[in-house]
Amino acid sequence: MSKPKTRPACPLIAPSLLKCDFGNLESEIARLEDANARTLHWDVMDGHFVPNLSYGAMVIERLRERTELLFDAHLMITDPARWVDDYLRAGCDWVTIHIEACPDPLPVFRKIRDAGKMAGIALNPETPVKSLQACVGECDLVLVMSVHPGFGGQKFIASSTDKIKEVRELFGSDTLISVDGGIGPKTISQVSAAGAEVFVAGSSIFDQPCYESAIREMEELAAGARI
Ligand SMILES: O=C(CO)[C@@H](O)[C@H](O)COP(=O)(O)O
Ligand SMILES: [Fe+2]
Repeated sequence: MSKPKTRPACPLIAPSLLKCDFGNLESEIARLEDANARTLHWDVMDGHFVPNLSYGAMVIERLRERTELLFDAHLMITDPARWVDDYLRAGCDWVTIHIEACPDPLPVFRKIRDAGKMAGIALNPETPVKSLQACVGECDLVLVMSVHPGFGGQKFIASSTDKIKEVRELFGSDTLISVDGGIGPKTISQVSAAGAEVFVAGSSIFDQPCYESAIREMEELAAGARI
């Protein structure tokens, strides 16, 4: 396998575009740039793996032309091995697939890493950490879902904090841990203290009038709670 890309500076807040104004994607991205966001989290949903539809590679590709921000693609789709090339071609920097959708993810990781991008594996709240055993050392990021995937604006599932600790123990310090769902000022400190470094946040940014202060507040809380 080729070497994965360098890690970003952490803590990193990753705004989830699922919660932005889809009618004004370009201006939402410009607002996030002005708010000092460094990454965009793209929630790709196929209406099959999850009971919701969002956008796909064609939309992401067109927005790739409009910003230099890091693209973090979260593929909530069935059979990601079939589609991963599209997301690499679209210019995604991190491509995360779900273990529930891809029981043998190693060939997919290889493809992502060979393209010079970061490979991620996500797990749903009910999926045990031990199901990721074969991924240790083979991927760059583990995304712990702290809500059931499919929708923004859900309540953080408290048991996710212990799950993050378990992921950290299994993967060691080289693998980035991202947490996704219900993250905001009330929950970010505990997941940061548990070992998470990337914090996906939808409602807690897009429901606020000032994206910059929402991002800054969470960054400061996460940094203050770091292990
Ligand atoms: O992947 C998902 C949902 O499936 C997330 O990325 C959510 O979109 C995060 O939204 P909030 O819970 O922060 O509102
Ligand atoms: Fe997500």
